[in-house]
Amino acid sequence: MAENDPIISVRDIHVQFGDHVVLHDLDLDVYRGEILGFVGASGTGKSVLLRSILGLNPKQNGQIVVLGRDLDRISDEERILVDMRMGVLFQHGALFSSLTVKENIQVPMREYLTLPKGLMDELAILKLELVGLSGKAANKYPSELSGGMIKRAALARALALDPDIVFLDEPTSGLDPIGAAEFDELIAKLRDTLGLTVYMVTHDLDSLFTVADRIAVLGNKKVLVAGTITEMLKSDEPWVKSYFRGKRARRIDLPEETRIACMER
Ligand SMILES: Nc1ncnc2c1ncn2[C@@H]1O[C@H](COP(=O)(O)OP(=O)(O)OP(=O)(O)O)[C@@H](O)[C@H]1O
Repeated sequence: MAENDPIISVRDIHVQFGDHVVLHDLDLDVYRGEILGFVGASGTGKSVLLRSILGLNPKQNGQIVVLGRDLDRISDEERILVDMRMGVLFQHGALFSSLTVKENIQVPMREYLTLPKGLMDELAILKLELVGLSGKAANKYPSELSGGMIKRAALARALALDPDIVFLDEPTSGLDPIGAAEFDELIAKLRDTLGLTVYMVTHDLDSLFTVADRIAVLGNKKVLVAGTITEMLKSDEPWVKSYFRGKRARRIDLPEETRIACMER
């Protein structure tokens, strides 16, 4: 795979439930090392697309290529190898409440690898440190953690197998603005240090303005526009316009070049 080939390439995807068509003829590319923010009105199918890429819900048509592999044309063994290179932080953290933080982080390790317990314990602590939690959190249960800590622990679990791509579904929802900004910073830092590709479904305008390299907007069952925040601000798509140039967006402290692009409109 060449350096600038997409790490995820989705073509002509069609997904429907009964006669309810959710995605139709949808195309999307995600490039290695980028943070892609994925937005769209509620119920437009952001989670359905995410789940389709992860192979968690069936599609009726289309092609999904991840890390150069067409997911419909690989063996079960190859599929496992691709799955191991994708980490996921589901909406609401989705930690197992009956397991400690350490055990949660070790779930993917147990599922895919056979490692001695001592090594798994060391790895779990390393992952916790990576996301800014101390080893003290390892033996706590999710109910003993704050919302921000739960998100970080869930991120540590998503990173358990050193993936190339992490999918984050609404990672900052439920966090206060400071917690959300810190989480955004962490995501950007991990992308820079680990060379991760980040696919982030979000409604959080601050995240989109501060950490997303590119943004894709879902509407009318497909990707309406994809581009930088500056391109979003120049878009004349009605939903994009009201989302990125509406009242809420105007409260955000924009970087200089983005503000200039905005003023040019
Ligand atoms: N398994 C399913 N069976 C039937 N319908 C489904 C299923 N999964 C999703 N849908 C429908 O698909 C549509 C898109 O749902 P989805 O959860 O992807 O929206 P979303 O864009 O992620 O919304 P939100 O921003 O509110 O999380 C909704 O109408 C939902 O009811």
